[in-house]
Amino acid sequence: MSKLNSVALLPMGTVSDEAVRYLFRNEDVEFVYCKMISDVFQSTAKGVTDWSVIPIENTIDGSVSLHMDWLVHEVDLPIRAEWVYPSIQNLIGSATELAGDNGEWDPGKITKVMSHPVAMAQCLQFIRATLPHAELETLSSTSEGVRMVKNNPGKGWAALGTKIAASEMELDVLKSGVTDHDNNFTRFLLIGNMPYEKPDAPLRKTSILITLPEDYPGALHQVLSAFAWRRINLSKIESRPTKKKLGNYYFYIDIEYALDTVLLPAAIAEIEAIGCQVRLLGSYPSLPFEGK
Ligand SMILES: O=C(O)C(=O)Cc1ccccc1
Repeated sequence: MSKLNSVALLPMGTVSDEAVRYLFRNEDVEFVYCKMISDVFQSTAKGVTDWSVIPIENTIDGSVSLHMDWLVHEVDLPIRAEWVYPSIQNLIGSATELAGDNGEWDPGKITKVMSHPVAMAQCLQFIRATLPHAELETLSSTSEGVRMVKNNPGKGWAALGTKIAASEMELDVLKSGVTDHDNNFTRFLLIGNMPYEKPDAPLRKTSILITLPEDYPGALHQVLSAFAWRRINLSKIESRPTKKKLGNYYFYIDIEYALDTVLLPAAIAEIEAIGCQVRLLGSYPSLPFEGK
């Protein structure tokens, strides 16, 4: 019997867990749950798992900088696939503990709300309007917040997390769908040395990092023009610190073409010819969300 492929991800009941179950809905894969995102990256970097799943960007909060930086600076694992998954957060706690005089949960009884920083950012308007007095604490994942609530009864704590986490920890969904915007998706990356092929994916993307040789007028313009005149569409460009010197940046670029598309190698060669360093992060299928 052949060995199952394995994938490292944040704990059971997280948004990542929901997203991974969705990606592998027709495949048999072993899930290896890790407490912190650094453990997720290291699991695959050390060869314990074949792939890691990384939430990388969110409709509301933008790129998850910590995860981008790990991808670029701490590991050298190619991107194998990307997909988007809706993140729906719920306010979770003990309805009995938080009940007011009318028997309903009473917002005034909530002293602290815990969650992952991305989930917190997604629900900030709800928190400001409904729980302005509550202390906020960010944790390594949404399900860690739910676990903290479960393990600390009587303190008036609540968490923002998934319905799966609420039911696993036998807590109540006090209010469902508390995310501020309906159209709230998170983009996930599958990374690792093990190939992951989806030949019928409707779109392939390529991600690269570009470091400019020095800061001179028009440097970035030159880079972008190599794509522009070839009519190569970019879906993202973001600058991040190189961590070597204050004010030095690299550019992270997502391109809506596979690396073997005729014009792309020529564009990259042109960028290298003007003295830029180009690092390939991966060329991979971009998988659409087809509904649950
Ligand atoms: O903590 C989780 O549930 C995660 O998977 C990280 C995360 C949190 C919020 C939105 C997307 C991903």
